[in-house]
Parts: sequence; C-alpha cells; structure tokens
Amino acid sequence: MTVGIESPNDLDLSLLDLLTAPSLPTSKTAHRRRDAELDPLLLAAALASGPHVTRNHYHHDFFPPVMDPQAQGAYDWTKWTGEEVGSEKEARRGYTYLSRQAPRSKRLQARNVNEASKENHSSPTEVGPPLRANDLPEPTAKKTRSSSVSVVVDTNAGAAPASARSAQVEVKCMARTRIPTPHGPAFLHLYHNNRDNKEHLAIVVDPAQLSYECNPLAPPIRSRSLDAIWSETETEMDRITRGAYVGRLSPDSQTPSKPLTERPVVSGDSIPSPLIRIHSECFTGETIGSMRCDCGEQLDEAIRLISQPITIPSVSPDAAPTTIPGRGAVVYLRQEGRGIGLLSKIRAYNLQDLGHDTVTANLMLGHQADERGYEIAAAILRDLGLGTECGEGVRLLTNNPDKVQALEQEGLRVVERVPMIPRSWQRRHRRAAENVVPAPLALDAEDEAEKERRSGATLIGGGAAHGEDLEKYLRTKVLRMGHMLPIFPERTDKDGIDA
Ligand SMILES: Nc1nc2c(ncn2[C@@H]2O[C@H](COP(=O)(O)OP(=O)(O)OP(=O)(O)O)[C@@H](O)[C@H]2O)c(=O)[nH]1
Repeated sequence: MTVGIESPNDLDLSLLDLLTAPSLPTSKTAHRRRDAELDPLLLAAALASGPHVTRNHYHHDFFPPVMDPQAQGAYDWTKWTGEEVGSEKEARRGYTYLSRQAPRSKRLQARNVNEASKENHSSPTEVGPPLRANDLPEPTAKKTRSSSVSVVVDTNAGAAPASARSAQVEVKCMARTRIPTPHGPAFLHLYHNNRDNKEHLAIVVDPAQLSYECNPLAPPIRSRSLDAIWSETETEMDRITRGAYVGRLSPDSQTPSKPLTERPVVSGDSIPSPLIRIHSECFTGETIGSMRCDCGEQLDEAIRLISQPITIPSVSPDAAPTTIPGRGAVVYLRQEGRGIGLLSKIRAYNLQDLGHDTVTANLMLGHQADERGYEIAAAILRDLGLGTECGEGVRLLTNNPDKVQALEQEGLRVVERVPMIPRSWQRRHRRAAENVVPAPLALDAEDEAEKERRSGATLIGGGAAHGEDLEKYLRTKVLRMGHMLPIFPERTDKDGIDA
C-alpha cells in the first residue's frame, strides 16, 4: 500500500475537510476548538484507510498503534517508508476498525470473531458433534501430548534446543502488588507475553520482599522486567504504582526499586530451593468450589506449603537451627480445562456424567487429553530468577510428569519433585496409619484446621475436596495420564477406610 501524497494539492479536498476541523467563524462568543492538532502521520494513515475515516476516528481507537507506538503490537509509523512488503502488510491488516462508537451489532460481531479465534476449538461449531467413545484414538503419546515444546522438538530435526527457542517467548511483568492471604503475605505479579493475549500470573510467596535489607541466605524473588526502567519519562510514582518498589508500601514509605543488574548467587546447599507450583486456571474448582476436581484445594495447598517456614540446621552442633520464612511461587496459567477452554470443559463434564472419564471426554470433543504448553511458565520463572541464574534450582510441586519434563526442556533446573497429595487422600493415609475407623466423610472426625478451611477461611475451593466425581477424576489421572501418585485403595469393610 502506498499513499501517494506528493504535495498538499494532491489531497482529495473533500476528504481533507472530513479530517481537519473546519475553521469556525470567529466572534466574541465563539469558543476556540479544542481538538488536538492533526499529526501528518495520522493524516497519511487515515487517507490510506479510505474516505469513511474522519478525524473523530483518531479519538476512538481507530489508530491505537499510531497514537501509541509503544502499544503492544503497534506499528511504528516513524519507520514507514511508503511501501510495505510481505509480512509487514499482513501484520497491518490485523488493525481493524475498533471504534467504541460502532453500532453494537458490529462490535458484538467483532468480539465474537476474536473470542472464537482465541479459544482454540472451543465453539460447538468448530468442535463438531462428539465422537463415539468406541471410535476414539488412544490419547496422543506422552511426549507430544501436552507440551507444545515437545511437539516442536519431535517434528523439527536439527532445530535449536528448547531453551534457545523459548528465549523467543518474552514476558513482561506489568504490575505487582501485596496480597495478604490466610497463609501469609504474597505478591501477585501480572504478566503480559508475546505468545497469547492472556494475563498469566505469578503468586510469589517471599516475605523478604517486605524487607529493605537483602538476606544473602535467601535473596528476594524479584521480577527483572518489573524492576527495569521502562522509559526515560517514567516517574517514581509510575514505578511505585506498577509495583516496582522495595519494602512495605505505606503512606510514609515509598522506595522505588532499582533495576536488577545481577542476581545474587545462592549456593545450592545453604537453604532448600524455592518451592514452585505451575497451576492451570480452573474456574469451577477455584471459584465455585466444584468437587469434580481438586484444583481449588491444590491452589490453596500450594500456597500453604510454600508459606511454611524453613528450618536451616546450624553448622555447629551447639548453635540452634535458623528458621526463615517459606519462599517460592505459584505460576498461575490461564489454561482453563487443561487448555481446552471453559466451554469445552463444561461439555466434557456432561460426557463424564454419561460415564466417560476425563480423558475420553476430551477426545470425544475432538481435543487432546491435555493441550497445555509450559513455555510461558518457564519464561516467567526465568524473569523471577527461579531455576536458572541463582544456581538454586527449583523444587516443583506436582504429580504431573509432563510439567517436570517441560521445564527441564526449557533449561530450568528441577532439583526435586514434591508430590501434591489430595487432602482427602492425605487424611485417609493418616487415619489408616493411626488405625482409626472413621465414619465416611464425617465432619466431626476432621481436625480443627480442616473445619476452618471448610468454613471458608481460605479459598472457596480450598477445603478438602472429596466425593465420587473427584475419586474418578483422580484415578483417571493416575491410570490414564501417568500422574505420579500412589493410588490409595478404595474403602473395604476390612480396613474401614472411607472411599
Ligand atoms: N478437560 C478437563 N480439564 C479439567 C478437568 N478437571 C480439571 N481440569 C483442568 O485441569 C487443570 C488442572 O491442572 P493442574 O492443577 O495444573 O494439575 P495437573 O496437570 O493435573 O497436575 P498436578 O501438577 O499434579 O496437579 C485445570 O485447568 C482444570 O480446569 C476435566 O474433567 N476435564
């Protein structure tokens, strides 16, 4: 596309009228127009877009990339040479009319198109009718199933190693804030990335962030992209508002952080490596307390475990051991329903009610058993300095072998896998060990902490989830998805263990 504006005379004058403010008659009562002056680059862009574009479009997001060259995906018009080739042209085609003044029907239509392209295979028309269970293929082999990293490795012989490729995944921590949780203080980090348009999160448990001193034993877990200086014009207040501060923020204490130059190196044997969980979003389990799965309690349990104080044995036998607050992070990925989206997950639940397990239900809907990838999680961990530069490695809280494998392929050092045992199974193990014969699922047999959780003291889904649906779900994960969890025997009258 070229806009051949050789001289102002070449401009279509009627179009120019639309684009520029007509001069108003000057009288004593007339007010001066307050419109911003026209930028020649905006003018050129408008001319290229056609006669339906008026100056009002400037003020209604028609040219966000022009108005804010820093915006994500922005086209930098200052580099425009008058000609566009190949991919550049394709990229700019994506800038569609976004005016908030467009008719509602048009806006809804545009939104539906966007939503449909975002949610992979999630609309009923895309997915088509469920397949019959008997005709299903076996779940894809483990290596290519869940991690898109593995898929690329397998199909591109001679490709760069995963760690090099995922360097292309860029994440930027847009904001951070302190969140008091029932388990202690946490810092919520919100990330943007160059792979999808979802807001992935990191819940960093690290009370050292509240302190102004750096403990060399356990340096604070800080985001490099957050602490960076974003622009020359950024003020201290801008930095503080987006969370780039140190210590505890209060009306009397506001200390902006400094950009990270080097991360302090922690020797691997001084303290246990930070405990990390990579968790996928589950609206049903985490928001309305669904007990079809254990996602709500897993999120709660992860934050609880990470927050547990760490005891460091002293080097000399006479000295007392030191205790430091627990540290680690939950990387919260917006991969609802193992990446198939909430709509498909709800449909899958109905197929599960018809008697199919969670893997078969996904396959019947034309999905894979697990469609997640972990490159963004790895990039977030790298940004937080976890598993790489500090030399600490991470302890990964999971039963899912795909997560361990995916992080290792991304070049992160997983020094230990810490199992994530469902709370109902933990309880049964305890009772079995104590040889107690419990009434099935009886509340009065629960200890105080469990009662408190169930009364909603923590996350809504944070109690001990249990029930027939959950049992099926957990067993399928172990038996069909290779989760590393010793399956607990169902209740038998002989041992009196509740199912
Ligand atoms: N498709 C589908 N997704 C489900 C179902 N139940 C839970 N999920 C999703 O599974 C995901 C939970 O995964 P994670 O918490 O990361 O755990 P995991 O991969 O099972 O492995 P762990 O780390 O061992 O817990 C969430 O996105 C849930 O929405 C189900 O029945 N069908």
